[in-house]
Amino acid sequence: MYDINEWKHVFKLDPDKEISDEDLEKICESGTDGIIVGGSDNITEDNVLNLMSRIRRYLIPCVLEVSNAEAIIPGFDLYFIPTVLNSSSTRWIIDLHHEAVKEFGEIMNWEELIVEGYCILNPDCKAATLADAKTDLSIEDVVAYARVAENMFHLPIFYLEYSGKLGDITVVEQTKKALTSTKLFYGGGITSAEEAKNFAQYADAVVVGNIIYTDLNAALQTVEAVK
Ligand SMILES: CC(C)=CCC/C(C)=C/CC/C(C)=C/CC/C(C)=C/CC/C(C)=C/CC/C(C)=C/CC/C(C)=C/COP(=O)(O)OP(=O)(O)O
Ligand SMILES: O=P(O)(O)OC[C@@H](O)CO
Ligand SMILES: [Mg+2]
Repeated sequence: MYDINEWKHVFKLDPDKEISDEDLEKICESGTDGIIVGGSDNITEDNVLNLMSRIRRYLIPCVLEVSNAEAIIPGFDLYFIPTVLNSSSTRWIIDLHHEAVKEFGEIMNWEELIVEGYCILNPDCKAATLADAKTDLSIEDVVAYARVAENMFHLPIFYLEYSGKLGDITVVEQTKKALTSTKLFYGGGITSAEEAKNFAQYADAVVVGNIIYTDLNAALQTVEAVK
């Protein structure tokens, strides 16, 4: 399924982390809607290529979430491009994008690109520090970012990112109410089927990452819980 508008569940695999062939097969054949390859630390052409070619043994849609312009390689079905709407620095909102398009603009297939309006809400996660995110936000602030994403920037995805920590379900609920066409992705701290189901009540798609590496069975159970 390449229509991300239909996605309900996604696994995010980190090129900087080890996963056995056996575990990777379980993830790719779990019934999830897609695999996002992405992370914030030590993302290189080599480890992205290695993980992509291993995922490519399966039929599952495979997306590169670009966090580093040096590690963009051809061969993915889609490229998710984060723009951190609540960053204090234009670098993570537009500057890196401008630089990358200046370099790759001539050879880009724009149809493969999907821009994600990120709102990073866990102050302790690496992405928050890296992108200098303003995380001390009220629900009204978050909802306003969602409205900007949909009604002003027409972004296909608004991503509530709590990486490493379970988020505030009320924030997710209120954000969903403010969106009509932009899809709401929720990611952060999901470690069980119950948590996945809870967040999937409001998020269009839930993203499950770290638990893959610490409790694979719990990760696998999140798929059925939301589908
Ligand atoms: C040759 C070829 C195939 C060309 C294709 C053309 C193409 C796709 C060009 C790209 C053009 C483009 C506009 C690129 C953007 C470049 C770029 C570097 C943008 C900045 C991205 C950004 C804002 C990054 C900030 C950090 C962030 C939001 C990362 C997202 C991923 C994330 C949050 C991962 C979680 O990390 P993790 O390591 O799991 O963290 P924990 O430790 O907390 O678990
Ligand atoms: O790794 P976790 O905490 O599951 O978060 C998933 C994803 O949103 C990270 O970018
Ligand atoms: Mg992670």
